[in-house]
Amino acid sequence: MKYEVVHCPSVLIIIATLFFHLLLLQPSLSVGFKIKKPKRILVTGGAGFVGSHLVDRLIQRGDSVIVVDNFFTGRKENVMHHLGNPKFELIRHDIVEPILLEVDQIYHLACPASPVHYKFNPVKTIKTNVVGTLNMLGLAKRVGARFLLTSTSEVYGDPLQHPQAETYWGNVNPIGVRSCYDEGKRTAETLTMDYHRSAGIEVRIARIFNTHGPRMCIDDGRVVSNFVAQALRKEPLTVYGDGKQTRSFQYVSDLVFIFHIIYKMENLMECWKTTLPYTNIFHFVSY
Ligand SMILES: O=c1ccn([C@@H]2O[C@H](COP(=O)(O)OP(=O)(O)O[C@H]3OC[C@@H](O)[C@H](O)[C@H]3O)[C@@H](O)[C@H]2O)c(=O)[nH]1
Repeated sequence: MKYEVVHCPSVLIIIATLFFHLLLLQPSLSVGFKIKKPKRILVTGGAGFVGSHLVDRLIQRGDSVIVVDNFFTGRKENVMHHLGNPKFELIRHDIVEPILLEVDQIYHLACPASPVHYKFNPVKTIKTNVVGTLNMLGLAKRVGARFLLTSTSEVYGDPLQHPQAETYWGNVNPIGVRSCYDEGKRTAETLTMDYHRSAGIEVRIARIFNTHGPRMCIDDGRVVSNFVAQALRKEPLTVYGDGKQTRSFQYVSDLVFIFHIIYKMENLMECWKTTLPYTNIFHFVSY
């Protein structure tokens, strides 16, 4: 049998190549540095107020982002600064219709969140939450992507427990004017957990509380933007009801940071609140 003599430099190259492959397969073996593969991430509702801040963070991290938005409440201007970036794609699409994309991760945010907007077309709101979420879960199943559903504090309805623990099931009126959103998000949570249990999809659920920050529309209708707009116009602040109703407020960048933590967490708890301490609306006015 004939043996070939392997020259020393070739041996080094083979060893280096094997070591490199080992690192790719076992990133935990790498000492002092990590080889991180950039991810392809779908953000539904990524041109919206919260979605666009999430997109900024993902792009900054070096990932590729595909935004799917129907521009009902989202605006192109919110993501304009990423146009031309090869790692960014913007698709005008309504998630009520299925869409086929190759992605590694899905952040599902598409749905109007302000009471003024979600009550504008309540049937469309519930359809977005049910059919839209179903379509996105189907996509997650097909491509094997981890799926984060952005839910809402409104799943607790008119809560009888303060503050609400994640284990509290809520007190929701199924026939009220807010139920298109409350019940829509509750069904979206149900679908998410059923896909997890029956199809093994990795899921995370974030229950978002009242959020404010840059890119919020002046006509958003939520209390923070209303009060800011009224204060700028030197108008009196309109407090609905007796002002004793409580809310937990959070800044949008804090929320996006929490998304990141929830998405990364390895131990699956069913859902997370993204909240801070509560204040009542009268107290809030006095700030
Ligand atoms: O001008 C206003 C607006 C609102 N309010 C009151 O302020 C409180 C907060 O109302 P907002 O319209 O900001 O919205 P909500 O807190 O009810 O829901 C909001 O935050 C939670 C999210 O999950 C929801 O998606 C979002 O719409 C309510 O009690 C409302 O009656 C006023 O007193 N004046």
